[in-house]
Amino acid sequence: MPFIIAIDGPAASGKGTIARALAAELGFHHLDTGLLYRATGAKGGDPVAAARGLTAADLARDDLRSAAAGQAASRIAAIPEVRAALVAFQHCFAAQDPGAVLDGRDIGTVIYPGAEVKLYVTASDAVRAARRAAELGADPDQMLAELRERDLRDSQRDVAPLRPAEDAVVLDTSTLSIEEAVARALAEVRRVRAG
Ligand SMILES: Nc1ncnc2c1ncn2[C@@H]1O[C@H](COP(=O)(O)OP(=O)(O)OP(=O)(O)O)[C@@H](O)[C@H]1O
Ligand SMILES: Nc1ccn([C@@H]2O[C@H](COP(=O)(O)O)[C@@H](O)[C@H]2O)c(=O)n1
Repeated sequence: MPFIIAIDGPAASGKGTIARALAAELGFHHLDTGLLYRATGAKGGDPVAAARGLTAADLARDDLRSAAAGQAASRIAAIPEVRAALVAFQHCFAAQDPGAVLDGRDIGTVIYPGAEVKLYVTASDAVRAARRAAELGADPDQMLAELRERDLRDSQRDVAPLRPAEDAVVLDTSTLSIEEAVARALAEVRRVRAG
């Protein structure tokens, strides 16, 4: 059975950075599930049909990391049929040996409630906005408003809202460097694997 690491958290908290590093260190597969929602939102038209017909080319678009793509993703992510259409892809991906790291909003609560390791990565709003502004070359105040709007929508939707799983380990990266955050996540994985 593949070993599943579920990482959830709000926008720009650093979950993708940690997920990639864990996968590289452990030799696991990594899926940024936000990309599925970003690609679906970016296709336009009927979002349910877009989610059902998602292709590798859709996921390879070079405009998916923008703030606009994040907002579009967050809107279509509230549609139950869109979420349902993306479940099988996530389950198939995670079925690969020796294990997989999936990061998103509902991995530990809905997609893999039985994941061996569950992390909820967070950071203060101001820190997240500053990091995202540096990444995109954007205005921090604008990023702060964008992240807050998206987090509110993600956490208040009826289906698979953003929230920590009851058994998730919360990792606040506000005052941690990338190396420190990855080291804490890796320590949790090693603790679980050691039994
Ligand atoms: N601990 C950290 N210290 C400093 N910068 C960080 C840290 N963690 C992540 N970053 C930087 O913050 C930005 C956002 O990180 P990342 O993309 O991992 O967040 P995310 O939670 O996956 O975001 P999203 O949900 O929008 O995909 C990136 O530029 C990343 O390099
Ligand atoms: N498991 C997930 C992952 C993402 N979303 C939605 O997609 C938006 C973009 O995600 P990023 O991780 O790339 O920022 C996000 O704001 C969510 O609305 C989701 O619902 N479930």
